Amino acid sequence: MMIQKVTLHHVRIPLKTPFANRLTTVTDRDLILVEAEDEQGSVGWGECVAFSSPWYTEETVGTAWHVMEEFLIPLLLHHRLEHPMEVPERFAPVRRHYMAKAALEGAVWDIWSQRQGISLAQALGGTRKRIAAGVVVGTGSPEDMMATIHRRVDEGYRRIKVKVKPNADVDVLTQIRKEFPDLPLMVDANSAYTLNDLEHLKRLDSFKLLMIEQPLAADDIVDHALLQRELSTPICLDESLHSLEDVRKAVEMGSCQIVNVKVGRVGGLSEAKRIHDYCQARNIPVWCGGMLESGIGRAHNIALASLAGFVLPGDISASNRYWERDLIQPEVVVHNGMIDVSFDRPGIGFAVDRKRVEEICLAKRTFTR
Ligand SMILES: O=C(O)CCC(=O)c1ccccc1C(=O)O
Ligand SMILES: [Mg+2]
Repeated sequence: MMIQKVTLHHVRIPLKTPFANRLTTVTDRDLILVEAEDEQGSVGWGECVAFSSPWYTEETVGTAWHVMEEFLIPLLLHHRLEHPMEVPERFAPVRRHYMAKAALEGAVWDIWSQRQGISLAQALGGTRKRIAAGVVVGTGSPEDMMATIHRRVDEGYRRIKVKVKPNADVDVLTQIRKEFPDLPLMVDANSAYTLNDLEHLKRLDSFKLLMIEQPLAADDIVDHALLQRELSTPICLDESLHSLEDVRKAVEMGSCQIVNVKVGRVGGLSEAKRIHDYCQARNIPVWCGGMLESGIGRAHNIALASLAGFVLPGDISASNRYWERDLIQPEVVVHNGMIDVSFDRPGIGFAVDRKRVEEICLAKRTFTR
């Protein structure tokens, strides 16, 4: 397989309702879509999940476009590849820039699975025919958060994650447990706490949480190990993990008991699969994180979450959770709390709605050499 053409589409999609967390509020989702073509004319799609500002990690739409254009696309074009797992080696001369790398690698995985005549899920080694859907409730007033949780439970979601921060945690959790004593529930702090909050964090142990995601600093695995020894609730790391090596070190130190796998944060599906394999062999539960993806990124996430080690519901929700109209057909739907994995069609298994992509496109550029 040889990639001969890459087109980047910078698109902006309005969210149905703003997504708020402690660091930012996203009202319009800027994304870079990657459309790659091989020497046989097969077309594959990837999605760069960087945001327009660097609140989650240091990458942005601007840095990702720059690094893809100047460095990554030239490394990819006109090089023979036997398998998408070779892409990380080709990108090795570029440090970090995980989301930029993941977007290009995702398009290569799509093309490669099409050429094999198999679904992306099968190409990755997935076996689950359907996956459990989970949903995230952003920060807001306790009343708004409760109303949203009621709605999501009625929609059938199997697990609810709420964003928390100091002074916006215990009260809302108390209310949730009053109304939903047995709901599979977890919290995500996006690094809102420090070890100075230790006594406060211990109070979260009483809410029967599945886990607490990234309570401490975004680059930390040392303090998380200290914290985990003091909590009975499992810690799950998100921002701290960018590679299998990061995961190995965190596991060996006891910094987390559960791993959030985000394709963009770890540099692509190949690394995500390696992390899955490592954790599966050690009975460490993993789940697939979300980045407010369009249907294209969502399709990649669904394929990944079909791997057997993804034993917990991820942040994978229906297209209509965020979008009035998605970029793929058919849209992703949740039935009885589950999402079907596409095994019958080659590649990502969804058609990209090119007309819609054109409508919301802010900038587009094609690279051939
Ligand atoms: O519903 C989703 O796509 C996930 C929402 C979410 O929690 C999130 C969204 C954007 C960036 C980081 C995170 C996170 O998991 O921390
Ligand atoms: Mg998170």
